[in-house]
Amino acid sequence: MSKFTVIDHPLIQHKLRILRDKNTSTKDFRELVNEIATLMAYEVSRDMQLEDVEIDTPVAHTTVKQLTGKKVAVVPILRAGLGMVDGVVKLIPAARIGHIGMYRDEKTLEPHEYFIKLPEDIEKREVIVVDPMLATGGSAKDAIAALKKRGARYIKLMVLVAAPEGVKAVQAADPDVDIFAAALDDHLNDKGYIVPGLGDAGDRLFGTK
Ligand SMILES: O=c1ccn([C@@H]2O[C@H](COP(=O)(O)O)[C@@H](O)[C@H]2O)c(=O)[nH]1
Ligand SMILES: O=P(O)(O)OP(=O)(O)O
Ligand SMILES: [Mg+2]
Repeated sequence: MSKFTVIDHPLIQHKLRILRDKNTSTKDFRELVNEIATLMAYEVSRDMQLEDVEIDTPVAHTTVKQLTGKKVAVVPILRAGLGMVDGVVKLIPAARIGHIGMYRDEKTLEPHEYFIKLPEDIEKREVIVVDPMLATGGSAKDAIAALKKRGARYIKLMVLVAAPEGVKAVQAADPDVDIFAAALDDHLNDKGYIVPGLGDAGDRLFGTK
C-alpha cells in the first residue's frame, strides 16, 4: 500500500486555518494556496536523489551534494489544482507543467475529463499531481489513470485537504502513488464536499461563486 503523509508543520496548519475561513478573500485564498503548496513541496521532494560533486570554495577543495536523477513534472487537476502550481514551481523551477481538466458532476460526483496536455517525456519524469481537495478520490484516480495510460510511472499526489474516503480510494486503485496532504478531515457530506473542508476550492480561487 502507498504511504499517506499529513504534513502538519505549524506554518502550514496556521495558513490552512485562514484558508478554511469562509470570510477569507479570494486574493488571500489564492496567496495562501500557493504558500502552502511551496511549504508542502519542500517535504514532497525530500526523497529527491543527490550525487556527489567536487567544487572549490574560496577556502578549500571539497565534495558536496547536488540534485541528480529524474526531472519533475507538476500536473494540476483543473481548475483548482492551478492554484498550487506557482507554489511548487517556486521550489522546483525547472519542472515542466502538464494539465488535466476535470470537473465533477454535481449529482453523481463522477469526474469528467475535458482536457489533457502533458510534457512529451512524461514517462521519464517524477510527476507531482496537485489538487487542493481529495474528496471521493474520483478526480485523482482518473487523473492518475490518464497519466499512467500515457506512460507516467513515478507519480505522487499532493493535496491540501483530504477526506478518508478519497485516501482509501486512491490507495486501493494506485498502491504505487504516495499521497501528501496538509490535513485529513472528518468525512464527506451528502453533496460530496469535505467536512469541515474549505468549500469548493475552484470557486474560492477564481471567485466564481
Ligand atoms: O470539498 C470539496 C470537494 C471537492 N472539491 C473539488 O472536487 C474535486 C475532488 O473531488 P473528488 O470527489 O475527489 O473527485 C477537486 O478537484 C475539487 O476541485 C472541492 O473543491 N471541495
Ligand atoms: O472538481 P470541480 O468540479 O469542483 O472542478 P473545478 O476545480 O473546476 O472547480
Ligand atoms: Mg470546483
